[in-house]
Amino acid sequence: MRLRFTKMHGAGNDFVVIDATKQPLALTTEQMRLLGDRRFGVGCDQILVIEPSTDAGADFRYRIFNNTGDEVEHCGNGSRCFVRYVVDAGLTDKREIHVDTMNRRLLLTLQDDGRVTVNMGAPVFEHAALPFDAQGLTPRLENGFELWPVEGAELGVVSMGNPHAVQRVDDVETAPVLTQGPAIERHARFAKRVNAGFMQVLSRDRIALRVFERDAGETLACGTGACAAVVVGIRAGWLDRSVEVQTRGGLLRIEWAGGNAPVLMTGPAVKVFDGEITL
Ligand SMILES: N[C@@H](CCC[C@H](N)C(=O)O)C(=O)O
Repeated sequence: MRLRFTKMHGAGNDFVVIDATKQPLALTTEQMRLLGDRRFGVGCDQILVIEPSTDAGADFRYRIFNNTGDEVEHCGNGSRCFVRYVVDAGLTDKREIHVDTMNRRLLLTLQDDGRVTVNMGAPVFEHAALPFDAQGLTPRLENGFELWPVEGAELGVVSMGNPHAVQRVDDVETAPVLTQGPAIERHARFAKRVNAGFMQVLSRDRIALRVFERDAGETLACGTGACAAVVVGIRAGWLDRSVEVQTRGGLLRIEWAGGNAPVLMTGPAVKVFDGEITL
């Protein structure tokens, strides 16, 4: 089978984007893994499959797979690339686009400067949403927000549609992202595993962030991880409402007014090349 794809990235978090709007596409886990493989295939952190909407209120639907072939709920940087793709491919002439993901409807806006703003929906703190098993643990309260002792860290846990556990560190460059990250990702208290964030607070409106992602390992940026970190930082009283997030791959702007307000994420979305692969 010959498959056309587009390679894209959002702040260095990279994607293979597949247009399945005209004909349905079902790839096996092995085919997904080959697309994700940086040596034997194309190479990416996640694979995005764009499909027609199945609901009148949405313009498109899209599915996200980690490079292991596992389907996941949400991807912040991927959602920005999705918008850039559908506009550049002429699949829509709208600049405000509604898309359905596995568990959320997102509103995305292509800005005049080429960046994309995503209304990510509200964060969910109920443990069942991740899920997170806190049984037997006593949290430390920071500004009334619970930080949970797991794996030698103090974790703020939140779902942005997908699960996140965020800790504050003194220096993100020396933080144990590659050792503690995998241990948190696979910790038994997170039954569906978790994305592990390491956040250094630089000021009340600036953080540096590294994320050890579920399945994909450390990526150069994680959009939902940036939202989760800022939300945890705001709830813990460390951050103001609008925060610049420095990742290893670029800058994201995250805004959250608290409560049930949606989290807004603004950042880049870049096409790298078009390609074709035989699977
Ligand atoms: N890179 C993404 C998140 C992709 C999914 C994640 N690895 C998970 O398993 O939940 C982002 O930009 O949000």
